[in-house]
Amino acid sequence: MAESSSPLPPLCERISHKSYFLRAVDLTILGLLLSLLLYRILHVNQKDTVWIVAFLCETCFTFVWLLITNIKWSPADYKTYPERLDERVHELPPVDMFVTTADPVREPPLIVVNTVLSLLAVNYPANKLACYVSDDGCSPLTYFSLKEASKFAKIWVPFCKKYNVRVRAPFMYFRNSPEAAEGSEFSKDWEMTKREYEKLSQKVEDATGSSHWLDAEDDFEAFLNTKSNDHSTIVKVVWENKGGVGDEKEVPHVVYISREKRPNHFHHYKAGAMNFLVRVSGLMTNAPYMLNVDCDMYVNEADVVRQAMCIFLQKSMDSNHCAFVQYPQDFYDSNVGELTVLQLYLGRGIAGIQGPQYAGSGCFHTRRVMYGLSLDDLGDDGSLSSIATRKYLAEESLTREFGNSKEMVKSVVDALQRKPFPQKNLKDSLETAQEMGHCHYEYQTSWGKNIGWLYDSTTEDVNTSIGIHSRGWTSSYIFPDPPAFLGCMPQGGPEVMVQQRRWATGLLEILFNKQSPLIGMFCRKIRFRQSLAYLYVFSWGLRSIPELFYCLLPAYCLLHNSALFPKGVYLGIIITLVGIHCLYTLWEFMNLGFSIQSWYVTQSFGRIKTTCSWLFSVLDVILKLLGISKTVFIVTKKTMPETKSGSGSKKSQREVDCPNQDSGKFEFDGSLYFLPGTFIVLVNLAALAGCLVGLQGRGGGGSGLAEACGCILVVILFLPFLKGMFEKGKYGIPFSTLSKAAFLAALFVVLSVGN
Ligand SMILES: O=c1ccn([C@@H]2O[C@H](COP(=O)(O)OP(=O)(O)O[C@H]3O[C@H](CO)[C@@H](O)[C@H](O)[C@H]3O)[C@@H](O)[C@H]2O)c(=O)[nH]1
Repeated sequence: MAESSSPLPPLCERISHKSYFLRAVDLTILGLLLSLLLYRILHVNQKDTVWIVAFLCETCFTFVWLLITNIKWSPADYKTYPERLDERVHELPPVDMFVTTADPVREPPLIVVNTVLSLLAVNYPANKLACYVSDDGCSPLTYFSLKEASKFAKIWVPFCKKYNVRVRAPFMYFRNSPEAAEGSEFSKDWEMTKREYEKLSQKVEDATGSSHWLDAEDDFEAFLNTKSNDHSTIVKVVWENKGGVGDEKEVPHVVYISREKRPNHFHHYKAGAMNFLVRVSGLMTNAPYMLNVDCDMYVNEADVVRQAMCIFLQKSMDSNHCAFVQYPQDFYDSNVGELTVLQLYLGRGIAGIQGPQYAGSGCFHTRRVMYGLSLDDLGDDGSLSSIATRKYLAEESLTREFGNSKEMVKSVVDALQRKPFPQKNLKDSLETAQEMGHCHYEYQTSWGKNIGWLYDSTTEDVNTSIGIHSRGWTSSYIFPDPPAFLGCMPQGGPEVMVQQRRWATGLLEILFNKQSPLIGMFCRKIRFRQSLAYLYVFSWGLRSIPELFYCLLPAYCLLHNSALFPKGVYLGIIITLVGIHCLYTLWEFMNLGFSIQSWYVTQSFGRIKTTCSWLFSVLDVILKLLGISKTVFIVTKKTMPETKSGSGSKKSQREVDCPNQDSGKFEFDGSLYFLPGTFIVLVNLAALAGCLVGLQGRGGGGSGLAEACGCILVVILFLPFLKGMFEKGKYGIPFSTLSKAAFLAALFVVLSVGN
């Protein structure tokens, strides 16, 4: 469905994915949930605590389903036509590309280097691009690797462009053998480029763990005697594109930055790093668009920048300005399709309301929007309205908001007025850039409050995103096949538990801060349905409470001998509900090429992460609100991709690029994350065993087959824990966790039977 008013063929089209059938399924599930609630209300017995707890849990589930139905009601995304760009646009706009890294051990520099190389090689004029790498780890190894990578880039980028290589991250590209006759020009170039990449990898590997090169070169002086949390600002121009002739002009600028850190100064994690990136790039290149990727998210589709520009440029021609363009986050070597499915159904759903949320990576932002502009500040032609000009361009207020640097203020004025940025020597800005990385630069300015990436939450992405939508902006979503960016995702185990807890904590923090949709729903420029969509995401952590209760209720009822579910024909409500929900979610998975196994792993992991990881986010936020603790950002461990397994010929490019291995193998350690899951399994097993041997309390309500089936279902969902009880090593649940869970389960059994 094309929505462009332009007479020429559009650069992009909005595609609506509305389906009346799926709406009917969503409404049927909602109807069944409401009937269950009604049944509970009509059959409530005041003494029946179980009935009331079940009612409260089901009310939460119904509310969540209402939010999901709202999100999925009108899904939409964009199809772009990058091949029309050259004919329609005289000069492509510049783009500044940002990569963040924070820890050379958890984020190996070779991964960072591959991401950077993939960005440098995108299909876009090199003189319009600049790549800025922020290193919160202040690692000489990362800097060394970047320097080496920029040398290799002079071979890699021309090679990619000459042969129109699709995947422009060498570690992925060289997983396959060349499809050309031996001895051909391509084959020779391929061999040579691969050899050079192997040399680069070897140099980075040799440098890891040894620091002899640190003293050998003056260039590393700035890193001497530094700690990742205690050092001055470092800004280095790794490579400057000065045009000229030959292959060198094909490589965009590369700049390394590491902002000042001091032990007692809170640095706001990734959001702080992003804001420094915005400032330095503002001084050096001041591109109107900024791409942000995490250090492991390499470009998997060479046209990615051109695709995003199709949207921005078409929308500004149509006076329908867009704040950011988000690509989905896809993952290589991932074993669960959860995020892909979430992004396709929920992501596209939100995209059809006011626009997708900013997901932290794979996103193009407009610089002016990040400088705090509201949609109302623009006239139809995209220039600032006269009121906005007065509001924004007074030098005194700009200094207050953006910090005390004349050069920065000038670059902000240029960006707000969309003035072309004069080509200049990058090194001329080094001194000012250093100053702007100072710990106190942001003191009493608006950085992190309403300018740049917003602070107040460890999920700075969603926090920033709601800030932008609240100012009336829309955003756009592209869901290309092949995926535009690919990164790595921790597999089931402690690493993913930490990540999920951080996400849920950050999201819950936003629910209680000034960006909360609960406050802004009716008074800001955010659309009502968009607020509800945000509410769904922010309440992840809170959902852990009803889910935990609901995993324990069947066991309690079986042991206590009381009824959890309706009896007789009304039991049909529950059976139909579970049946339709299973078939619906299974269809969603299989429709995307995922297997039944992947669907099961996702359902199981869904329950595990909610009850074992999100549960702790509630505690984190309570402690933070009470001022007892601070939330922390533990960087997720990144791993290099595995060597390629065979790829089926009939698969879509998405399936080939992100093979799902369906292993579903779960890793454990002695952390508290695994206590709730082990406890849940033990309790449900004990209830089933108790029922078999006739150990039941005096509930009198009569538990039966339905409650026993409930216990079996919970055990099936927590199967990784059951298996973990019999495994050894990293796949086994440690004895300490088992014994604590067994003690709690015994207590639960005694209380349930004796009650
Ligand atoms: O103090 C910090 C901490 C992190 N990072 C970088 O932030 C990015 C995201 O961190 P990561 O540990 O990879 O988090 P993930 O959970 O994998 O990432 C998702 O979730 C984050 C919010 O929790 C978002 O910031 C990310 O963009 C999003 O991809 C990485 O490039 C890090 O190097 C910093 O630059 N400084």
